[in-house]
Amino acid sequence: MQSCIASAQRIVVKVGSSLVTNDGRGLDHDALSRWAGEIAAVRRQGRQVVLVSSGAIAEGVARLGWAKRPSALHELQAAAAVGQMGLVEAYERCFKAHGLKTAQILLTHEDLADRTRYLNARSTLLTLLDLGVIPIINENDTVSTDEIKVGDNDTLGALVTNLIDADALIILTDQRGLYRADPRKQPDAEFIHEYQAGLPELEAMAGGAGSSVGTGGMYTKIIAAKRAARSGASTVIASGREAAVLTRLSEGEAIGTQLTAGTSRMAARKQWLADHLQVRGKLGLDAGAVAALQDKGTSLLAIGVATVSGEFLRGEMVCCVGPDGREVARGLVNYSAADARRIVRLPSSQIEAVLGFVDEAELIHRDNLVLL
Ligand SMILES: Nc1ncnc2c1ncn2[C@@H]1O[C@H](COP(=O)(O)OP(=O)(O)O)[C@@H](O)[C@H]1O
Ligand SMILES: N[C@@H](CCC(=O)OP(=O)(O)O)C(=O)O
Repeated sequence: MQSCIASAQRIVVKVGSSLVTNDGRGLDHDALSRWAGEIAAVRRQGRQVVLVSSGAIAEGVARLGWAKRPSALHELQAAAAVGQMGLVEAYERCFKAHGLKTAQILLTHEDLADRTRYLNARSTLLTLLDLGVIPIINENDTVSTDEIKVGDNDTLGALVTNLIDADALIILTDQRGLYRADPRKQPDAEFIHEYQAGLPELEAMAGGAGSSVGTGGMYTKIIAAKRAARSGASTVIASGREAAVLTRLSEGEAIGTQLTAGTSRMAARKQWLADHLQVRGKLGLDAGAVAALQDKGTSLLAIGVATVSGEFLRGEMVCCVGPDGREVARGLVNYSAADARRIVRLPSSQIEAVLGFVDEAELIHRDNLVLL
């Protein structure tokens, strides 16, 4: 079996607290610099990598000199604020050694649930990737209360995978991968090399909570793989302590457990767009725009749109009809109905002069567009 990472162009790598902080003893600088070096090599191949790193709370606890992880929310949040400083400072230094810039992104559940903020987070991340920057993501623990928390970074990694349409999610942890039972309790448990993501029996294999340092355990990794598969991404769970783990995976070596997505990325995205969103408005396209969408697979530009009907906000779903009134596509629109009405028929270069700002050059980006 060849690892799915071999052909992945856009990869999300998630590293857990126990790895990042050496089981709570403080940041493992050697490990961080090893992963940074491997990620830099993957980048040099023209591939894009986003890092989701846990460890803020564990590192904060270590920096504050506390004997154990507190249970009070305000103390956890204080520890996260202290520890996050150490995390990003260490990552910046490690990536700088390979000539790479880093960016800190702290997300909350709301950033991914709200359509407008979802699109903003998406375009910021894609812009950073285009600029060759390595985004370092964590949950914004200091403002995330229990009710609005993503809760664990396995889930956050999967949400980011969905958000940026990544091809694959790599979850690095302190075990070789998934066993049929928790190897801490059953040392002879059978190792799983490959399985289809989302199958219910996987959930039974993963025990409950993880280590005293991390939060998720194997269960959240299994659920993360199921979620990642919804946008067509496969997940690999592997040990971050395995020598050259990222390099070897990117060369196709089958290490760890691969949880393979059943559907392709494009099919999954189309299904998601088709299933989940209500159509809020309609764009009337000219014949040239219809041809560009259908024949060349381009994004929809304002210049090819003649009419706008309905009331919609940025990030909502609109349908696109041709001059004969037939629906040709659906997609998430980058401008509200009011703004769209002011920029239709105009070249993208004039959007700023008319609106005073530019959200995106396209009215609908091709990644957010489904042809019918
Ligand atoms: N079926 C299983 N296979 C492997 N590990 C399991 C399984 N069930 C539970 N675990 C536990 O999950 C732990 C990893 O989760 P966690 O401590 O949250 O790591 P991380 O900080 O990397 O997210 C392992 O150390 C292991 O004890
Ligand atoms: N945002 C938290 C991460 C919590 C978490 O999910 O940890 P883990 O299960 O080790 O990946 C932190 O940085 O401490």
